[in-house]
Amino acid sequence: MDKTRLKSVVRHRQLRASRMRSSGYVTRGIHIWVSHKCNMACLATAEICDTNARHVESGDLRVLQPVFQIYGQRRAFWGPIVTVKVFEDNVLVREVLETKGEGRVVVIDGGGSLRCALVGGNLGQLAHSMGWNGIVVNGCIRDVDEINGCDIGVRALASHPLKSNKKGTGDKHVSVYVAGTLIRDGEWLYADDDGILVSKFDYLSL
Ligand SMILES: O=C([O-])CC(=O)C(=O)O
Ligand SMILES: [Mg+2]
Repeated sequence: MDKTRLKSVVRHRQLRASRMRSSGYVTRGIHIWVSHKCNMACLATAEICDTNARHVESGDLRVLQPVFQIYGQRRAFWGPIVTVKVFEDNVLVREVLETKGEGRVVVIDGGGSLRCALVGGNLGQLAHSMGWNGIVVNGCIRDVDEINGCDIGVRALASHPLKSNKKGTGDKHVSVYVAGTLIRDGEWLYADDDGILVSKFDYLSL
């Protein structure tokens, strides 16, 4: 099947899936469906792992250690990664979220600090309004009720009521090491109720 035909078949399946809100469609061997729970197309990280076992073996597809809590309206999300590396300071996080998200996911390596929050309700709303799909924090968030009302996916180690420093130290677009996994800016992240994957490859777009 040529690429244009394949695209039209997938588009047709997407439309049918959103009409039926049940059966979904298959792209590159991965089943995508529209879920009432996350109110958007969902993916199965387990299926991505099964279908791409060779990438798991080679290290191109990596599974983050299961250390994250689930927040936000979207239980499943994916997109290209933008990395931010900070420590108990969220100025650079805001700077990134003020830019157009275009369906990307921010990975914030906060060094695993459990001493203050790097993201709260305001940044959650900002992320949604700028078109980010999700935020993964190796650190804490706050304003949990507000974040749970935002139509984005959020993963963090825990919640903490204290705000962070506002000095502006840290780095953007650097490789980070989070939950036992190397994560590079520009790689792809896939998250659902089972866990979080990072890959060199985009498995879901055509
Ligand atoms: O201001 C902060 O540091 C985090 C916060 O509470 C918010 O984003 O609402
Ligand atoms: Mg707040």
